[in-house]
Amino acid sequence: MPELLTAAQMRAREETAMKNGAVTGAALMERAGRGAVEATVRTWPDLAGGGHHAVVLCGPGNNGGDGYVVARRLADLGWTVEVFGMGDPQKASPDARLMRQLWEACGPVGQLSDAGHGTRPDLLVDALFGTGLGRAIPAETVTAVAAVKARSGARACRVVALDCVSGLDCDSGRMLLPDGAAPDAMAADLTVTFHAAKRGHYLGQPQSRSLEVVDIGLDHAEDDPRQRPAPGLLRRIEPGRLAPAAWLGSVLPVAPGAHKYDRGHVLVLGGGCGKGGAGRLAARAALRIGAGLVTLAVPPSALQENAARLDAIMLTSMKGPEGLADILSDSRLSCVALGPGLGVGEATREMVRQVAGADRATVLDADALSSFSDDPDALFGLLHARCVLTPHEGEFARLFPDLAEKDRSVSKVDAAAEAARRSGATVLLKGPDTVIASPDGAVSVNAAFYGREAPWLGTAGAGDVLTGMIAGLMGNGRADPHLAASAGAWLHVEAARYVGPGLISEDLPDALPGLFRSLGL
Ligand SMILES: NC(=O)C1=CN([C@@H]2O[C@H](COP(=O)(O)OP(=O)(O)OC[C@H]3O[C@@H](n4cnc5c(N)ncnc54)[C@H](OP(=O)(O)O)[C@@H]3O)[C@@H](O)[C@H]2O)[C@H](O)CC1
Ligand SMILES: [K+]
Repeated sequence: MPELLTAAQMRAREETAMKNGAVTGAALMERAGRGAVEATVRTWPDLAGGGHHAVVLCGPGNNGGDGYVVARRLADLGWTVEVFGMGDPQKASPDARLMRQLWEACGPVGQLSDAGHGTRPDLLVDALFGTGLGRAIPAETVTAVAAVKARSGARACRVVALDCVSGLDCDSGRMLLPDGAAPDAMAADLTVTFHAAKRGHYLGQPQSRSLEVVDIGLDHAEDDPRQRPAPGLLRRIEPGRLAPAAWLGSVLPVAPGAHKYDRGHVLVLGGGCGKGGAGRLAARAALRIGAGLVTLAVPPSALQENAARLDAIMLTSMKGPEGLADILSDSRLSCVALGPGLGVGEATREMVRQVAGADRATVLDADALSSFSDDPDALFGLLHARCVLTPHEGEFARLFPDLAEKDRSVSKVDAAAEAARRSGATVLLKGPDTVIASPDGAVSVNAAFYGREAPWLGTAGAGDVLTGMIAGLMGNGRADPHLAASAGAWLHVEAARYVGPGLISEDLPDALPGLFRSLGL
């Protein structure tokens, strides 16, 4: 399911189910533990059956309760299981106390400080902290995990984290570690989370190689990527239950029988002599993703070099801001993309003023954003609901210095949401976890995690291509900016994964036809 929950939203789901008598906390815990064992064996089939060795580290709360369930179930399968706990059992919840007692019928609970003795196990289970983490985890927990991994023996100690890697702030994705701990001190091979993934699983740096969501019998909210996400719920951008073609078919401008003008006419403003590559990349991406027509407007001095490089993309001379007004008077233009390669300064600010004032679908990137570093409010005063900003963290910090990553006291999702509210535009804040936020509170994330990594996107021009893809998706002027930006971000990563290592930005637009075929379009 593509909904990503906060810790509070998860607790509310559990409490609602328990309050209306649908299930008890103990039953939820038992289902969680059972699901975790099943997911572990699915991930590592060689651990099926008995005769294996596990160490389970249990925390003071209900995450620890899950751990006791896992320990008992592994012992029932014939595993050798060692359990080490922390905290005063009398302070634990009744459910966690019950599960600890059921485990104690199978074996003892040792002190965390003793976890380093013995041979290295096949499996280390991190049941220390889950969604209830309130502050940096104690150093003793980091030490215990390291001690188990450091045990002597030839076995590869695989690590499974219950609900989340301990230390993960499930709302922001930040790791709350004690001073001096390595950022990956608690990293796992597999995280098994319950009912739904949490926001923190898809923000920041992924803390485990893979993530499995196991069902514990709670109701799921329906989510349709063809509709805007419900306010307050963070959507993970993916086809979900829909076939990719059903989802993308609703957002791509290419409809059966559509005339090229129905598919939109995108105008891309390009840079001057020798600075035309960014604009051409954006223009090609807009045409490839489905715009009916694309025109590249460049200064007279750059006409020749662009003409030599363009065929289906039309070219027009733009004599500075004055010339732009004349071009914008063409009502057939349905979307304008500007920023890449334009240069930072007053000329670019004037072009942004003219484009935004024309009240069309608009995508602003790079220099169109950085040109307002001295006066972000001057930019915000120009924007409207059909504008999409596509900053990377550096450009974002120039427009929203109080929300910059280095000083961010809120999550990346909340920072983007505040930026969208403040600017009145949809904000796509780039990164391996690209967050899209709209002024009405809709928020989505496209995370290239857990097997969707696309490190090759760290190449010159990849952002220009994304700008063009989003402009092409908004090309017909009717598209919802949030849904267009979401689909653009998702396709951008998929195109990069389709091309793979050796990718340069020129490959991305031309990968789209093959990618669309592979998606059944
Ligand atoms: N609710 C249910 O029925 C189910 C929950 N599941 C599992 O439960 C956890 C959430 O459990 P919860 O008890 O809310 O929280 P945690 O187990 O994550 O830990 C909270 C306890 O740990 C203490 N704590 C918090 N931070 C620290 C810290 N940095 N150092 C030491 N101790 C800490 C906290 O005590 P306080 O001091 O903060 O009062 C709590 O005692 C969820 O993740 C699931 O794994 C089941 O899966 C489903 C049913
Ligand atoms: K955990």
